Amino acid sequence: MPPILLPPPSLLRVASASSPSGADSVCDRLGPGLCCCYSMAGQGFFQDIFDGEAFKYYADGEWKVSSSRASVSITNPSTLKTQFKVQACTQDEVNKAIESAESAQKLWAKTPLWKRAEALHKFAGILKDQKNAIADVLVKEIAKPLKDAVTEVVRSGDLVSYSAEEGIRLLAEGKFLVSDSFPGNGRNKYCLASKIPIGVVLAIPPFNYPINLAVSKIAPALIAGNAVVLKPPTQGAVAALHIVHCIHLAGFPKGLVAAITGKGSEIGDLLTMHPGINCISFTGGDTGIAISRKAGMIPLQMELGGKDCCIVLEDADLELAANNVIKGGYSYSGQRCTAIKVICVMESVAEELVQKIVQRISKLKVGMPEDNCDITPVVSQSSANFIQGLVEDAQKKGAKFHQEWKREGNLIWPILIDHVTPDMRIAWEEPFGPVIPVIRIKTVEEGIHHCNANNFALQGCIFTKDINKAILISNAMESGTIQINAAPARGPDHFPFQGLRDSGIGSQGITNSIIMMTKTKSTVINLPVESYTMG
Ligand SMILES: NC(=O)C1=CN([C@@H]2O[C@H](COP(=O)(O)OP(=O)(O)OC[C@H]3O[C@@H](n4cnc5c(N)ncnc54)[C@H](OP(=O)(O)O)[C@@H]3O)[C@@H](O)[C@H]2O)C=CC1
Ligand SMILES: O=C(O)[C@H](O)COP(=O)(O)O
Repeated sequence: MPPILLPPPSLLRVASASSPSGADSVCDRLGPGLCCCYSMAGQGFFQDIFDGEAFKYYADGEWKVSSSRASVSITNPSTLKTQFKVQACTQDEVNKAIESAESAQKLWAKTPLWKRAEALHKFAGILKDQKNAIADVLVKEIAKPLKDAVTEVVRSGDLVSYSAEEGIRLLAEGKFLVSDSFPGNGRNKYCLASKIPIGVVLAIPPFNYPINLAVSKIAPALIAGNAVVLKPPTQGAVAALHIVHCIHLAGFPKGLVAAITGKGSEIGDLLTMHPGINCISFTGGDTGIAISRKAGMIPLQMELGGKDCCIVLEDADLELAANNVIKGGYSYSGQRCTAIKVICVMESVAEELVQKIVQRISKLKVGMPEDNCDITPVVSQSSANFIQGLVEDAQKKGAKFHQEWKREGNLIWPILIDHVTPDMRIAWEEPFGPVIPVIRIKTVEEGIHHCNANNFALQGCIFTKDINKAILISNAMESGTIQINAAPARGPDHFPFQGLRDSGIGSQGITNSIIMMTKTKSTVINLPVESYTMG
C-alpha cells in the first residue's frame, strides 16, 4: 500500500488563543479514529516497516506482520487520539526471534572487533541522517518537544559511535597473570583472562527516551559480541522501530537484532523469563523490581525511578540554582528519572530562591511539542491523573501554591509547591510531571536525611560556593550520582550512571554497560617447570 502523504502540520492545526493545544484542530473536526496528524512515520525511507495499518515487528532480518492479526494502539498524548498501531506479537514469534538471535550471536562473536565497530558507525550515520523523520515520531508518540526530540536522536548517534570506539579499545585488552604472586606458588602457570560475549541481551527501554535508552543498551551489547532482543515501550515503540530499521540498513547479520512489540504486561514475562535470554538491561519504573524477582540466574542492569533531591545552602548562587531547577526539573515536563523531584532549601534563603523560580516558571511556554513548547502534554491520562492526585494531596494537607493548578487533557501547567511537609505524598513519590515540591530546612542534616530516607537513590545535587562542604555533603548523600552546582543528569553518556536502593541494579554509562554485557574467560597454561622471563 503506498504511503499516505498528508499536508504539513501548519495546514492541519488551528491553535486557538484560549487553548494552545489546538483543540479545534482538523483532527478533532474529523472526529474519532485514527488521527490525521501529519507524520513522516513509516514513509519514504521507512516505508518497509509499515503495512499501511500497523508497524511491523523485526526478526530474522525481516520486517514481519504478526500471525496474531492483533495490534496495540498508541495514543498521541497531545491529541488523545490513536496515532499509530504496532503488532501484538505471539509467544511463538517471541520464541523464534530469540532462537534466531542465539544462532546469529554465535557468528557475531567471531566477527572481528573492527568489523563490529564499522557496522555500528554505519548505524550511527544512518540514524543521524534520519533525525528529522525520527524526531517527528517522538513528537507524535510521546509529545517530546521537537527540539528535544532531534537532540535525542543526534545524542543517540553519538552514543553508538562512542560505544564502537570504546569497545574496540576495551575488548582488545585482557589480563595476563602469573601464578607466583600468590603465596606458595612458583611461576609455572600463566593465566590469560579475556572478556567474552554474554549471549542474547534483552533490552527494555522506557517511554521517555525510547531512542537513547534503547541504543544505550543495544550499542554496548553489539560491540561486545552479543545479540539483542529489543522490547520497546508501547509508547515509543514506533520511534524504536525506526532506529531498528537503521540497524537493518547498516548490514548487521540477519537475526542478530530483533524488535518484538506488544504490551509489556502481556509478553513481558515471556521475554524476561525466557531461557534463551542471557542478560536483561531494563530502564523504567518499579516494574523493574518485579522483573528482578522473576529473572533467572542472569546479570541484570536496572535503572528505575528517582526522587532526585536538590539541597540549596545559604551561600548558594541562587540565580544558578533557580536556572538549574527550571532546566533540571521541568524539561520534558519533568518526565526524566534524573529530574529534580524535591528541593530542600535552607529557610534563610528559601523565599528568595522560590521567587526566582516562580519568576522563571512564568516564562515557560506551555503547549504542543510541534511548537517546541517547554511544557508539553505528559505521556498518558493515567500519568496526568497520578500527578493530579499528588498535587491534590499536598493541597489538602496545607501546602502553599505559587501558581493555579491548571490541566487540559494531558497538558499540565508547571507549578512549584511550597512549604511541603513530610506527611505529604509529594515529599516522597515521583510525579514524573511538571510539579516540584519545596521543603524548607533549618539544617543541612535535615536535607541529607530527607535524601537518604527515600527508597529511591538515583541522583541528587547541591548548590553551594564552598567546595569542601559540597564534597562532605555529597559523601553523605546515599545516591548513585551527586551533581555539585548543577542539576542531575545522565549525560554525557560515557559517565557512569547508576541508581542505588530501589533506583537500580548495576551501573550504566557506555564503558560500564559494555563490561556488564560480557563475562570473563580464563585460559591457564601449565608449564612443566617454573619459568621466569629474563631481560
Ligand atoms: N528510570 C527511568 O528513566 C524511568 C522511570 N520511569 C518511572 O516508571 C514509571 C512508569 O513509566 P513506564 O514507562 O510506564 O515504566 P514501566 O516500568 O511500566 O515500563 C518500562 C518498560 O518496561 C516494559 N514492561 C512493562 N511491564 C513489563 C513486564 N512485566 N515485563 C517486561 N517489561 C515490561 C514497558 O513496556 P510497555 O510500555 O509495553 O508496558 C516499557 O518498555 C514512571 O512514572 C516513572 O516513575 C519511567 C520511565 C523512565
Ligand atoms: O531515564 C531517564 O529519564 C534518563 O536517563 C534521563 O537522562 P537525562 O538526564 O540525560 O535527561
